[in-house]
Amino acid sequence: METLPPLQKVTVDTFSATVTRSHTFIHSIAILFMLYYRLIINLNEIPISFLPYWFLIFVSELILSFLRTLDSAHIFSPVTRYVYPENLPPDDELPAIDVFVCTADPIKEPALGVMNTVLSAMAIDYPPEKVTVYLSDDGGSVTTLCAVREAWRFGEVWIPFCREFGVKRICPETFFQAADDEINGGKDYLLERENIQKEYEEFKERLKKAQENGGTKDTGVQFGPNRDTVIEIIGQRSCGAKNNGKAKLPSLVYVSREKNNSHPHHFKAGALNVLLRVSGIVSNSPYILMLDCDMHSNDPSSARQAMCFHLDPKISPSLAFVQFPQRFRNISKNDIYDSAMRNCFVVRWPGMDGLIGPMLSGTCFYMKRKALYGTAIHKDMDLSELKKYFGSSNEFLYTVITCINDKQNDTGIKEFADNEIQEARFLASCTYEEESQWGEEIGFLYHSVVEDYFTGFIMHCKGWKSVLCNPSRPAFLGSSTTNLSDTLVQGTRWNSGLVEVLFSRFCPLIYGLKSRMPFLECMCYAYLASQPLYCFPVWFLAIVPQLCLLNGIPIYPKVSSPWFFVYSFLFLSSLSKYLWDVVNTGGTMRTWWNEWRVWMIKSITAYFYGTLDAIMKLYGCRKASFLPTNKVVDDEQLKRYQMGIYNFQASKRLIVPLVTLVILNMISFTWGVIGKVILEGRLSDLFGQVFLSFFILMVNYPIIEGMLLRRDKGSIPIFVTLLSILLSFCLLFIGSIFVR
Ligand SMILES: O=c1ccn([C@@H]2O[C@H](COP(=O)(O)OP(=O)(O)O[C@H]3O[C@H](CO)[C@@H](O)[C@H](O)[C@H]3O)[C@@H](O)[C@H]2O)c(=O)[nH]1
Ligand SMILES: [Mn+2]
Repeated sequence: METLPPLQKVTVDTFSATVTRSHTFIHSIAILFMLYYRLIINLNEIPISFLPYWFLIFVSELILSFLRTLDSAHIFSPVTRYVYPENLPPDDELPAIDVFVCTADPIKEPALGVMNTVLSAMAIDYPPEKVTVYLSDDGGSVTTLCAVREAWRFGEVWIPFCREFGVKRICPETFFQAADDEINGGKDYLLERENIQKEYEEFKERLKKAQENGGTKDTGVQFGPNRDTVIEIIGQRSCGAKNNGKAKLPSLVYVSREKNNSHPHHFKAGALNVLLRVSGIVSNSPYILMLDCDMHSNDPSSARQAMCFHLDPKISPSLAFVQFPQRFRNISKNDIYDSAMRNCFVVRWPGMDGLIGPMLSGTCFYMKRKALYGTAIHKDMDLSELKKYFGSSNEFLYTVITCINDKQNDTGIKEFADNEIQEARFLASCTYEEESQWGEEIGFLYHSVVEDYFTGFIMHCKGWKSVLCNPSRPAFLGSSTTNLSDTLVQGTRWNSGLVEVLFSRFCPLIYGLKSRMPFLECMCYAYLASQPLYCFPVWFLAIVPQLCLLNGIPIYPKVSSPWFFVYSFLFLSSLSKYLWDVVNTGGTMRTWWNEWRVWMIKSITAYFYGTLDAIMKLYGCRKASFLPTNKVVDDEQLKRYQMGIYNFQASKRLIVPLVTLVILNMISFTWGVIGKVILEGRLSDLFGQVFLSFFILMVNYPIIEGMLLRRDKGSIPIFVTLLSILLSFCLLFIGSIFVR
């Protein structure tokens, strides 16, 4: 039998795997010793009055050990993958792709950025008749509708230009801003480039005008908080044959679903499900590329790279999605807020790729449509059975049947008749999902605000797999948060969603194991869901040992005791393994140090408030919400981020806890050294606590600086400092009562 040339290859990084496994083994033994010390030896030594403190310390150590153990599962067998797009079948045999772009808020997500994403998606290197781009506008904004029409007009020149000259930076804004074009084009090219740049400037001008006028008058549609569906086929490839029909354009469809205050709309997951249905009857492509509005395509070949996995018969039957790591265009060298989420995309995802695959990450993935249609569906179900799952539109049900029978839809979008638009509007209405399984079993799931994490988790539970495609040239580039406030607000939402999953019947360790998900993969999912729990040990360890130090109560073993060695080993082992992970994946000492700080800051704020929010939702005191992350850049704040200077302009509820804890540690460290170590000579039994305070202060030095040494707009305001001093004295007072 003739063997086909390979489409993809995978290699295991045995060295990293061996290091992680050996480290986990040794570290776990040390953890057992530590728990033995705390539970057996220490508990017998301490006076009864000290029990509450002992308990908090014990809980902290338990949670830290638990999370540390779960975390190690990520890199038990990291892999690297290679793709060979040159071995793909010819263009006319490639499957069609629908691209989903979501936007929700015309103010926080400026139209120019969104349109750049749309244009970059339209310019991917793929047969244009096989690509349909859908823009979901949850903001229901006339400006966005006008903007997308303008984008189509500009696309008519931009896309042929990209095709003709093999442009790689297919997002116009980045193309025109870049210092070099990556193209050796000669005179023709330069001339054309100049023309296109002019057109781009005009396009921007028209967007600006549309924004000022709140859209133009000729849109013919009404928008408002309670509004009807608006669906418009902005352009079809047939009419995009400018340039003597040389370069055709993908189709472009605008969808703003019906919204009504009396119906939940389920945020992004709801928007994506509407797109799934509408695209079902419009193009019904078997694969879907999902993009957030701020995540543009940066490499035209991403679709072909993804197809190397989806079309490889060895892995494709069980492959649900190909995830590309999220990379960002606005990350500074120092990245003080860890905006790149390096640990996730650079360390953990490649690690999970060696298990059954990385988690779904909301954007930058090529998904098999069938995987979103659930596993309860099978080929010989009749229409009435399908209706229970997919709702009552027969027309849509036929497309589901086509999809689950693997019949490809290569004809793409046809001329659209009025009644079909009517049907699409029905599919996008608020009530369509009633009495169906949308959001429960079908499509993107509504159970949690982190719809990506949860949907991917359930897919993996059902036996689907995923792969990470991690080419050296970033396939997509997004914008990440570049100030403390946005980072923490976003983090609070994520962590609230994660805790929602943790405290539900879908708790990854239980539900995953019940579904026979491989244990290591389960551990990874459980780690992320439990990550917000870091707030407990970090809060406790930033307060309790310090209060005890001030009152002369030892918490850690004496320096001369052999148990002291266990604690020092655990501390150094955690620090150095993390350093190894960072350096091994291209980071520096500084990255490593920053990430410790970000971890502490997030534990005290985002993880804490996220957990609180989820608990309140659990008891019905709070409704789910999804505030889109701000994508408007504040120049001054951006400048500080780029210079590596923290910007503490954020709400008091985020900053005050941080400053309070730092002040408490300053007091305990100073008094510990002077009062306890120097005057009372108790270095040996209090060393652990003095050192802990010292470590916390070192890591959080920028907060001290922001409080004492800086007087710019981004520094910590005086009243925040005063309030924090007051609060830390309250803590001291409470501490002294309990200890007596
Ligand atoms: O009601 C909504 C809210 C948001 N969005 C869109 O969802 C996307 C992501 O929202 P964003 O505010 O940028 O959230 P982030 O926290 O930055 O997004 C991360 O986290 C989300 C889960 O919380 C994932 O869905 C995203 O893919 C992931 O990038 C954006 O395109 C929004 O326009 C909607 O379409 N409808
Ligand atoms: Mn985002």
